[in-house]
Amino acid sequence: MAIWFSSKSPDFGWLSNFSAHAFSLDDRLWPTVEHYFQARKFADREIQEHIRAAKTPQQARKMGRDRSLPIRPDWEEVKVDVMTRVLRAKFSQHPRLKAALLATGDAPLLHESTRDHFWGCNRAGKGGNRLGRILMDLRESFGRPGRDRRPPTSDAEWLAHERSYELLEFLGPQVGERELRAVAAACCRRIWPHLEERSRQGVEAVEDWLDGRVPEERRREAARSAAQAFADAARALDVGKKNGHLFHAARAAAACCWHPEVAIEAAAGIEPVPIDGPFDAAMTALVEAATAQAVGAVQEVGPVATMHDRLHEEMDFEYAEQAAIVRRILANPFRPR
Ligand SMILES: Nc1c(N[C@@H]2O[C@H](COP(=O)(O)O)[C@@H](O)[C@H]2O)[nH]c(=O)[nH]c1=O
Repeated sequence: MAIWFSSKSPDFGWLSNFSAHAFSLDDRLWPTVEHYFQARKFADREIQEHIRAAKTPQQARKMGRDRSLPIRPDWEEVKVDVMTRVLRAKFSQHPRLKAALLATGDAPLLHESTRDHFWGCNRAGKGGNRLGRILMDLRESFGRPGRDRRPPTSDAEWLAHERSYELLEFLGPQVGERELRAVAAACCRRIWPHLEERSRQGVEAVEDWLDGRVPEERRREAARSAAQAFADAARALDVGKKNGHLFHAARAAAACCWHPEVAIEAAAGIEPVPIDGPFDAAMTALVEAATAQAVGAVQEVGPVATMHDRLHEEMDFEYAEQAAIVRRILANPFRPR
C-alpha cells in the first residue's frame, strides 16, 4: 500500500524534510533537511548561516523562497543532487530513521502536496514526486548489504562489534524490557552533565524500577516529567547558541523513561516518529545519547572544517562505548547457556 507523507502526516512526518532530525553536513550542524536545502540556494555564507539559524523549518523555507536575495544561477540544475545528498545525511546519521525507512519495504513513498508538483504529487496522481523517488532510491541503497550494515556473525565478532544499536538490532525482539531499560539508563549515565534535573530524575526512576522499587504511577510521572524537559529543550534549540547537545540529551532521557501513555514527540511539538514499545525506546535512547555526546564534544571545535569529521569520530567512539555496555548487560547470543 502506498505511503503518503508530508509534514502533517501523523505517522510518516519523519519522512518529511521538516522533521526535527538534526545532522551534520558541509562542516556544520543543521536542525532539519529543510534548513539545509533552503540555505544551499545561496552561495553567500552569511545568508546560509541566517537560514541555518531559523527557528522552524517553515521559517527556513520562507527565507529560502524570498526572491529579494540572489539565488545561485545553477540552482535548477543542482537542486536534485542537493536534496539527494542531504537526505542521505539525515537517514545515515539517524539509524532509527534508516531502519524505519527500510521497514517501509517496497511501498511507494508519495510526498503529498496539492501545490508542489515537482517534489510532491496530489491524490489525483498529478506531480513528479521527486522527493518520494529520492527516498525510495535511498531505501534501496540502504537495503543492499554493505559497509553500513554488518551484524555480528560469530562470538569473536560479537565481542569486537563497535556499534551498540546494531547489537540490539541483531538480537531484536528477544531482548527483554528490563535489559533494554538497563542499557538505555547506563547510556544516559554517560551523558549526565548534559542532562537537567527532570531528565536525571527520570533516569533514576528507571534505575529504581530495575531494582524493583517503583510503583507504576511514579514511572508514568517520571516519563511525563522527562518528556516535558525534552519539550523545553526542543523549544530552546538554537544552533546559534550551540545547545544542540542538550536537545539530544533530553531526548535520550525521555526515551529511556518511555511510558506507553506518554507521547514524547508530541510533547515537544515536533514531527512525530512515535516510539513503538520498549525496544524502539531503547534504540532511540542509544542514538540520541551518542548524538548528544558527540555534538557536545565538537561544539567548540574550530575551524568548522574539522568539526564535521570530528562529529563522526565522536559518534563512532560513543557507539563503541555503548556496545561495551550492551555486552555487559545482555547475554552473548553466540555462547548459549
Ligand atoms: N511546504 C511543505 C513542504 N515542502 C518542502 O519544500 C521544499 C521545496 O522548496 P522549494 O524548492 O523552495 O519549493 C522541499 O523540501 C519540500 O519537501 N514539505 C512538507 O513536508 N510540508 C510542507 O508544508
